[in-house]
Amino acid sequence: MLAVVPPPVTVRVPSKINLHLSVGDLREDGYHDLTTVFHALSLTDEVTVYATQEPGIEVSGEGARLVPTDGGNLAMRAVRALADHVGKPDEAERVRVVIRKGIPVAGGMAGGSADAAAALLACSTLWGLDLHRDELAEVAATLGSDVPFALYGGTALGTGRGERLVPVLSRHTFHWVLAFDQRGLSTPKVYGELDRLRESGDPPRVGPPEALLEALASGDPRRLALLLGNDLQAAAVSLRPGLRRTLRAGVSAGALAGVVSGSGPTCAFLCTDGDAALKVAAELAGAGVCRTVRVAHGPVPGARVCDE
Ligand SMILES: C[C@](O)(CO)[C@H](O)COP(=O)(O)OP(=O)(O)OC[C@H]1O[C@@H](n2ccc(N)nc2=O)[C@H](O)[C@@H]1O
Ligand SMILES: Nc1ncnc2c1ncn2[C@@H]1O[C@H](COP(=O)(O)OP(=O)(O)OP(=O)(O)O)[C@@H](O)[C@H]1O
Repeated sequence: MLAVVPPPVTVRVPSKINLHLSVGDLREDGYHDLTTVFHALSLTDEVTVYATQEPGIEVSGEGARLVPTDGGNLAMRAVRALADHVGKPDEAERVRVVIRKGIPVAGGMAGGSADAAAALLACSTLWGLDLHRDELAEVAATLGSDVPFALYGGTALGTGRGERLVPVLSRHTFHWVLAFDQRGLSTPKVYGELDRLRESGDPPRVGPPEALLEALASGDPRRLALLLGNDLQAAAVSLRPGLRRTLRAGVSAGALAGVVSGSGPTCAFLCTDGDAALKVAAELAGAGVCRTVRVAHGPVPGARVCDE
């Protein structure tokens, strides 16, 4: 008798920016305690998983040649982690993963984490496991600090190393312009640079997130713009001084404010509305301060199975 092969499953997954990122001291385990406000954006990756006798991974799209296509790929690690979690490690050897990237690689927008979250949901569906998102999030946290948020999306307050999440209700849509840099930045190096800067001086700290959470609830982008803040920005700018120019250029082009996204080097610019974002994007693209410009809005939902 022929075995029934389940149909492939495609999941769309958002990128993130950190509207607020407060970094505490270095912990003994090499991580930093964070208080952060994650915000999921409409710039997405798509991950398809196939049940197959020819396992492997294919990557196309934005920055594809920078993404590992071996067992080190975060999406492939997620497939293995889920198979182990449900006690069927051999299942991971019968999956082909195809990733279409829209999220810049090593851009501070959690692209690899997004692919890992997508792979978890896709395999849970492919294997008919029907696991609750909270259970997937437990597996996600073992793969990286940003992975659980990519499952839930929306806007959320993150604590711990970023994996403990509480949703932040936000009924308003905000409009963003994203400036991708020529090359990525390594997340551990940016955290290391912040530790170095703190040893020798006193880089600015963003403090608690309450005022920003109130601005989010108000839905007023002008209020929100005044409160965007990221403790890693000084470190990213120290490693990539050209980001200062990019941040200035976005505001000169008409954005309300700009902030380095996570560990950078992508810069996110908040705009008054969608039309303003298109204008800012066009002007910024002509300013010669970055590789590529995109517009996006947020918040958007987390990883979702796409209907064919
Ligand atoms: C910069 C952010 O994107 C902000 O959301 C995240 O903190 C990074 O999350 P991520 O890429 O999922 O990071 P992980 O894969 O968990 O960790 C990579 C490295 O980043 C540093 N790291 C990460 C998270 C954290 N709270 N403290 C850290 O110091 C550590 O050196 C760690 O070894
Ligand atoms: N599926 C994947 N997509 C992108 N990068 C991946 C993937 N799997 C592994 N990587 C590796 O992870 C590194 C970090 O890539 P990623 O795009 O996740 O960075 P990031 O967006 O800066 O992460 P974060 O914002 O979570 O700190 C890359 O240099 C790449 O070698």
